[in-house]
Amino acid sequence: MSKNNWSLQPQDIFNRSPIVPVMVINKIEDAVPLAKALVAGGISVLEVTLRTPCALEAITKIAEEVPDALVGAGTILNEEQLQQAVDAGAQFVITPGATPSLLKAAMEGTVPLIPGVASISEVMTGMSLGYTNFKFFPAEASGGVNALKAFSGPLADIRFCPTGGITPSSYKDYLALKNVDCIGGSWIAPTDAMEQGDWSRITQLCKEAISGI
Ligand SMILES: O=C(O)C(=O)C[C@H](O)[C@H](O)COP(=O)(O)O
Repeated sequence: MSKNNWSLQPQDIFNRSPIVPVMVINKIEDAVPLAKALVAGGISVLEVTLRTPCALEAITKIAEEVPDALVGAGTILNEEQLQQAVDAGAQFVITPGATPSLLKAAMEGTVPLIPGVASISEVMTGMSLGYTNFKFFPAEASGGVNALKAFSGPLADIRFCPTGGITPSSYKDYLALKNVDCIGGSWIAPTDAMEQGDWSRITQLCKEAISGI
């Protein structure tokens, strides 16, 4: 396995929280209260998607003000965004898919990348560069639980964080798989709760989800 100089290893991220909230932050004022609500509910690995103008600033604020959280950047599509996320203080980076140049750039950097994959060939490309931990995206649309079961035969040592289309009624089926340590989902940080500033509802959703595992 190739050596990396990452500040933490993806497996430590995978082991730290069985549920990774996929966060879409529209208002910068929401970033810290949302992160605190998730941590209070027992979820401390956070993926902030770079889908909104304030996402990078949200990562910086969470990294500075919520030390109990491990905050990463999602929706990274190219090397420029990778650099922006790292500069903003992202402690890890997640992508929906991968290009060889992005995989190489991240492998040479200091912040761990969890590449998105939807097929065995994509996993093999990542493996050839030293990657062992992947986001399976979009999980439901790409074959869901059955696909991951099939992956575990030829890809015995590879770990997955399925994300995309996972719901409160399906997450446990994914977590029961032997090649899955954690799952990603947006349901745990719903936009309407955020808009209402209903942080206690978000904390409650986390507690219910964790206690159901
Ligand atoms: O933005 C990204 O980088 C993504 O990969 C997309 C998110 O992971 C999915 O949107 C998950 O969202 P749900 O299916 O609502 O749980």
